[in-house]
Amino acid sequence: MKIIPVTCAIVKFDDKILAVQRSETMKLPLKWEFAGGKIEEGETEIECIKREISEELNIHIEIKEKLTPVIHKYPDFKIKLIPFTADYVSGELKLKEHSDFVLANKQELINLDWAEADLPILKEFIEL
Ligand SMILES: Nc1nc2c([nH]c(=O)n2[C@H]2C[C@H](O)[C@@H](COP(=O)(O)OP(=O)(O)OP(=O)(O)O)O2)c(=O)[nH]1
Repeated sequence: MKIIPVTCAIVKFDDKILAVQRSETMKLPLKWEFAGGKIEEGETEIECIKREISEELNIHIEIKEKLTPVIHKYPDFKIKLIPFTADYVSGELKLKEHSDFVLANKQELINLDWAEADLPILKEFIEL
């Protein structure tokens, strides 16, 4: 099965972390994730995550650190999820695709119903 490369960002606003909820009409409906998306042809990982965050959330971020990528197989597709930590820089947060968001501390993040591929990333981040 083809592996789809996807970037995502753990974006920090002051001392809170942004998580977003997929809409009912997206794949993995209503699951929580870190905003991001598929890498396009000719794009670097960093270009991808900055573009996705701008398109999905209308904000600009500064990338801090790359965490460990996760390869995860869902029943009908397989992704390589490439996580970055980042700081919020500017712009008014507006959800363009997602149905909801939270700004949460680490404990609150653990209680969300995450997309499965995110679980190892969440664990690594919590332990940082
Ligand atoms: N952006 C993002 N995607 C994630 C995460 N965890 C996870 O399993 N995914 C999956 C969901 C999607 O199937 C894929 C990313 O695709 P995407 O965000 O560009 O968009 P999508 O599913 O709306 O696109 P499409 O397949 O419907 O065209 O990776 C995550 O933390 N962030």
